[in-house]
Amino acid sequence: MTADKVTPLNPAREPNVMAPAPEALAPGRPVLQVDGVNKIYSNGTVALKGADLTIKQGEFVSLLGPSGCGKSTLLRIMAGLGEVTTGTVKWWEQDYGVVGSKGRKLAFVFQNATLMPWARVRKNIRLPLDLDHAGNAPEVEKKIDDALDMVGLTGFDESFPRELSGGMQMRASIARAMVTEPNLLLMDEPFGALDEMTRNKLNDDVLKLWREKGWTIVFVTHSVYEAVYLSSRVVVMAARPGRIVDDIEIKEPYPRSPDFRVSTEFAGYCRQVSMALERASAMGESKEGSDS
Ligand SMILES: Nc1ncnc2c1ncn2[C@@H]1O[C@H](COP(=O)(O)OP(=O)(O)OP(=O)(O)O)[C@@H](O)[C@H]1O
Repeated sequence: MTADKVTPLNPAREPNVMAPAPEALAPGRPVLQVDGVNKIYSNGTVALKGADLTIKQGEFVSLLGPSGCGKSTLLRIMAGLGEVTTGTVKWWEQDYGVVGSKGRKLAFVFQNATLMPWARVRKNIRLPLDLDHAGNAPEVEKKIDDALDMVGLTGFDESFPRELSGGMQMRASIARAMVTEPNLLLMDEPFGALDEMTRNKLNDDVLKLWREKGWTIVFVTHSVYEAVYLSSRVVVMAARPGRIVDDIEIKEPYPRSPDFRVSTEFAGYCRQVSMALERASAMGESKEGSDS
């Protein structure tokens, strides 16, 4: 896949329209509280064992770990797309029913762009609004125009997905999440299938939007470099059974620029996270990690 040539995601053109946060939505307050969560699939696979994790307003948290350690399972549970076997999850310190109310909206971005191939970009982006019976009033159309603008796809709204590069398709997928004006964004390895240049560019664009919009992001990745570059925290998981084994704070200030990728600090964090990942991978292979 080639690096896409469209203009960057552009949060600067859109003022931060979030209402002043009531106390429960203030920076540092818990957005997600996962407490003692076990997930056993019907075939007996222990996908999560004793997962405890609190994610606070404004954090950018990556979930990193070997294949099969339960990253996607945990993310889906956070999205309310999967049931826990035992344990509890709270959203904004309340039950799932609070999701969707003002200041407490969540959106999920999948690994593949998951666009409808037969529908033009604009139709794809408006899907969540159509599902919400939003109609096509001027303010609805403006939301779509704004989302297209922010992901740098203005002028591509009448294209079909097959006419876009992989990076542009992911941008469309992010725009589809943005029209819902989310506060919490759950991203399941969204850039894993893209070439490195496109991935780096989208990393920078998502970081800009995250800061501008005041989002909280949970981001699944297999890449140590991507996790360190983006995150304020990297949560490392091990497999068999899936569990959280490390939680590393990346204490580098934002905004982060491509200079950070070639800094000594970046190399140091990558080494630290790589070692944690190696330990986690070894746990999944040893009897210690066995569930029996
Ligand atoms: N619907 C399901 N039914 C049975 N087992 C499942 C199901 N979904 C996932 N699993 C199993 O649960 C474990 C965790 O899977 P999950 O997809 O959450 O891991 P992951 O860390 O996201 O993996 P990857 O990095 O490969 O995407 C794996 O052993 C997987 O095979």
